Amino acid sequence: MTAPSVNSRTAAGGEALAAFRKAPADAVVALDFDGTLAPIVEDPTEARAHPGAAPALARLAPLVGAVVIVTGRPAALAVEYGGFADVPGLQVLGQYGLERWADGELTVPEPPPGVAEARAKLPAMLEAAGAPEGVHIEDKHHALAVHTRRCAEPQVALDRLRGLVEALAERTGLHVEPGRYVLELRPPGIDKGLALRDFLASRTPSAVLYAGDDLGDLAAYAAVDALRAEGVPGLKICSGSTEVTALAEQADVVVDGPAGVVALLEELAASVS
Ligand SMILES: O=P(O)(O)OC[C@H]1O[C@H](O[C@H]2O[C@H](CO)[C@@H](O)[C@H](O)[C@H]2O)[C@H](O)[C@@H](O)[C@@H]1O
Repeated sequence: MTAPSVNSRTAAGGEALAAFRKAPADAVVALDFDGTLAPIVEDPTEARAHPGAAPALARLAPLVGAVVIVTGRPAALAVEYGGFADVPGLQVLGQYGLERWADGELTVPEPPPGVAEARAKLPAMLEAAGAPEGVHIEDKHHALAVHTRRCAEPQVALDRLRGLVEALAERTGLHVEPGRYVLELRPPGIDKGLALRDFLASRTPSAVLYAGDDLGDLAAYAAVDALRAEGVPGLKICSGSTEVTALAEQADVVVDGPAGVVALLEELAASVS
């Protein structure tokens, strides 16, 4: 067995790592996709997992109770862009938990009517507001994401469009999910914390490890905190970036982007092989 080298900077995180190593077969490893397993790129359709991600997940999956990806992406897209179809037993909770992919089967509910209304109104609203060059809409069927990464000043553009997107969300009964140079209009009543809790409902995990990089992952961090309060060891891992610092402030372990996450997954697998 390789000596464990993942270290937590908090006592609670250290307890979770010890619980993971003691009973890996009952542990749950949950991960975000963009920014955590896949490096951030300008065009969302060109995002692909780090080349070491699928091999690391495939090595870890047979050793633990479950590996699950919790993402704002449509679940099938995360599987495709990740190259994850052959990771044994992998499950993907897509669109913040609305969709589930497991054993090659996809479960997708109908989007609420507000999404169609927002789809019809958003382009004209952006044009009328004089949205800066580079703003683009990603249509995820159940949600619409307004991206500003390609703008000359992405944060300025995002701040300028926030009020417009919030007003449209109010009119259409949708929720605004902010992220890395993106504002998403998505159905209310879901988030990554609820998705994670729902996934765990039928399990008694020895430990829950969650890795994320963006604001949408804070709900999953809160779920890990709640699990800890209930006596379930939990580890919060941050895929660090200069764009979002809120997760690093709360995390037990901070690594350097997707390459750091892949190295951590390899180390976890080695520590229980
Ligand atoms: O929950 P996640 O897996 O992290 O997905 C969140 C959103 O990620 C994507 O946008 C982000 O990644 C893009 C590609 O690297 C980047 O261009 C963009 O600036 C980032 O915000 C995705 O496009 C969204 O649909 C996801 O909801």
